[in-house]
Amino acid sequence: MDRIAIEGGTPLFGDIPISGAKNSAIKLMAASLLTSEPLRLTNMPRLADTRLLGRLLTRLGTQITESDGPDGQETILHTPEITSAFAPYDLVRQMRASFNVLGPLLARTGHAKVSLPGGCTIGARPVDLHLKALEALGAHIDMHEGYVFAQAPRGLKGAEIEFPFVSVGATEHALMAATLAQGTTVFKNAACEPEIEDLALCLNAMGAKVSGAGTPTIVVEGVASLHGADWSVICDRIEAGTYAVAGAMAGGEVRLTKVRPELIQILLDKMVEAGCEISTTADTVTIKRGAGRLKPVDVTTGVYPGFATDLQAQFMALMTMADGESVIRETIFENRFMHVPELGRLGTDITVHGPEARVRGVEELRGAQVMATDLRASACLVIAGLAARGETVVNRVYHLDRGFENLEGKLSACGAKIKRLKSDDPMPEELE
Ligand SMILES: CC(=O)N[C@H]1[C@@H](OP(=O)(O)OP(=O)(O)OC[C@H]2O[C@@H](n3ccc(=O)[nH]c3=O)[C@H](O)[C@@H]2O)O[C@H](CO)[C@@H](O)[C@@H]1O
Ligand SMILES: C=C(OP(=O)(O)O)C(=O)O
Repeated sequence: MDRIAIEGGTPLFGDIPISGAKNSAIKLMAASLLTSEPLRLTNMPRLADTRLLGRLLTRLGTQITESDGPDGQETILHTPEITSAFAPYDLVRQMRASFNVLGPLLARTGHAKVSLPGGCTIGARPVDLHLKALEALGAHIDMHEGYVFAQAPRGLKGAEIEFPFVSVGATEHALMAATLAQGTTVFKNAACEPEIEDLALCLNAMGAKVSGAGTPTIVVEGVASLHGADWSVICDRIEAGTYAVAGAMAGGEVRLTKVRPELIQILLDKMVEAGCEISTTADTVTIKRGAGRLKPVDVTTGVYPGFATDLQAQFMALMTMADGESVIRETIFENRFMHVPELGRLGTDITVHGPEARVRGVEELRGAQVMATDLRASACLVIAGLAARGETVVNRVYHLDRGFENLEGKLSACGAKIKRLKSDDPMPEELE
């Protein structure tokens, strides 16, 4: 398995272009199943997750063409016919969002058999809200041996659906299905994440009638069919936030480009509170650490526009260098502190009690061997490694490859001493 080796202590100077959002791209790819015409997605990140979902879609009948066009990386997804409505375990288990093919398959063909999903093991992550929403839309659902069998032979029907709590995946999933339902669907307590608005706008470009996405109430007037469209994937706010923190930890001056600063406003506010110097334009964010040690800042994760759980590990890494104690509360996933023992190997001082981590800042991090446990935890270890004295080797980086496009390239371009070690490379004595 590949590893990433980092010789820490080098400040970062330069521009980091932000890619299209993984968490939008994969839902948009699933949405392409709703039409027999081509969906052309630009600003597409090339990631392990997009490749894996591509394999699943190909199996369902989608023809996929990838190229570097005038608008950057693009992917055209074309499913003239669904040739199979079966999403097998081996293609769904590795990635949560692949489960979201269920709704589009059902809406287009009236039946589907989809394995229960995998994804980062950051909590139990059931799919009950997804299934209840599809049932409310008229689907008949059975579960056997890890598979969901769904049927709606006479099509889906609009309904009023109030989610008992906010779920990004369930909102997106039911939204896609509702576009082809007969009649009107009203979602209440829907998730408001920017990726949901991106999905809704793309669906509208495909002929759907969705209003209110980005607010807790979404209304969908079902249409008989959708058509092809061109859509540019929204920027990856989690990648942007990760590099913002990396710049602050390593020191120097980093400018994020192709970004929408308002999507990470809460993070930027917290970083300013900690003493970072941040300036923004419409599509850039510039980060400098500021003089002296950082101040401790408390953070509680929440649904959008709250502090993103996907940035919790990275912000914790930043707080390990603060001058004092900060409290980080995780409210979305019950097992999202797996990076804590790994950060401990770098000399940090963190204790966890249930959903709360107390981070007592230290003067210096020391390089060590660490293990990536999930996607964002891996990113937090890399950025901590950039700030640590000596060498850090992050093992099991396949998690990182799920969600960060060209991470080593983007950081090296700013002067970081970082390189990927292939599984059979020897451990480095020292990075040149
Ligand atoms: C691919 C993708 O976009 N992943 C993101 C998505 O995950 P995902 O869509 O899985 O996250 P959800 O918003 O659905 O999960 C929120 C909470 O609801 C629970 N839950 C969810 C669905 C359900 O049917 N039943 C249930 O109990 C989950 O276990 C979790 O505790 O949103 C999360 C919260 O912003 C992000 O951290 C993930 O990066
Ligand atoms: C948790 C994440 O992904 P997934 O939902 O696919 O596991 C993530 O993107 O941080």
